[in-house]
Amino acid sequence: MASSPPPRRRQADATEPKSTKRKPTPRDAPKPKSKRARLTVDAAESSQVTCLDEYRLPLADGDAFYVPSIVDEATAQQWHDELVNLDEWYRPTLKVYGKDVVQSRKIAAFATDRSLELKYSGHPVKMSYDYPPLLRKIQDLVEARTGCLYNHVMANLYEDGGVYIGKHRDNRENRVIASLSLGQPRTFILTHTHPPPALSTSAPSDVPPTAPPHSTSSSSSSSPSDPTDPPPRPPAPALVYTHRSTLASGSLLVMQGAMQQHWKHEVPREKRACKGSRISLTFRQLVF
Ligand SMILES: O=C(O)CCC(=O)C(=O)O
Ligand SMILES: [Fe+2]
Repeated sequence: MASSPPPRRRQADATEPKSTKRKPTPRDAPKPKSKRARLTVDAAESSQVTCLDEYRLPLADGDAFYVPSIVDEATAQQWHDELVNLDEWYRPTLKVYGKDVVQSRKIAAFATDRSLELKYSGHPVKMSYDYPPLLRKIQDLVEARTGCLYNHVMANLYEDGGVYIGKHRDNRENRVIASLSLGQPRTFILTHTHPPPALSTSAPSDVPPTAPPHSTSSSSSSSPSDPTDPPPRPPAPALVYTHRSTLASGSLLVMQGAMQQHWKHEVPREKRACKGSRISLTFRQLVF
């Protein structure tokens, strides 16, 4: 469970799984309650993404990657158009200040592990344990591309720019979240929860999704270099405390490590700019 205190105000559309539990199974019954994490994906697999370093975002205290295209746009749109017809989509009813609020964003949830249950904002997620063939195929691709296995996928359907997900963080039990975007591009904003005081009031700035290109210009004022010297290392990109980008159709965004501790994320409302539909498939490696 996340140890951070709950935010004072909850957004009705924030996905913030608060309790992730396993159903008790007969195998577990005699065991005392254990606080140890249990990996329901294959424990032999790497539990963090290590192969996407060239796509790393320059975030302070954050481990996140943005791959602009893991699948071409035509295929991404085809997948969107097929998945939008899934029977599993529904609008959860959340408890907000004791009142029932119907979330504007539809979700569809799948898990590879039949004992995996999830609840957020008082809502027990309707989990499906049988993957549609296309979703299984996409998960295979995301697993191959990231070198990690996932035991849960939460699909989000943003039918138009009026549907959004408010600023939130996901439960830390989500050790890796790999989010594939399909359909209309949408803005994605990352905000550090404890920026240095001088920066805390500044608005999110647009920064390139990957490290800036290395400078190729040579400096005439520097002392002549020894031809046997190794080439100078490019300067490390400056680390940022806010990051705003556009998630393209076919792109993959990965968050892991301490991202859910130090950063919040959101897909803001864009009623005018975005008329079409987007699906995000958030593949999750849940460890609890
Ligand atoms: O749609 C997205 O890209 C983000 C979804 C998200 O933050 C979530 O499902 O927790
Ligand atoms: Fe999230």
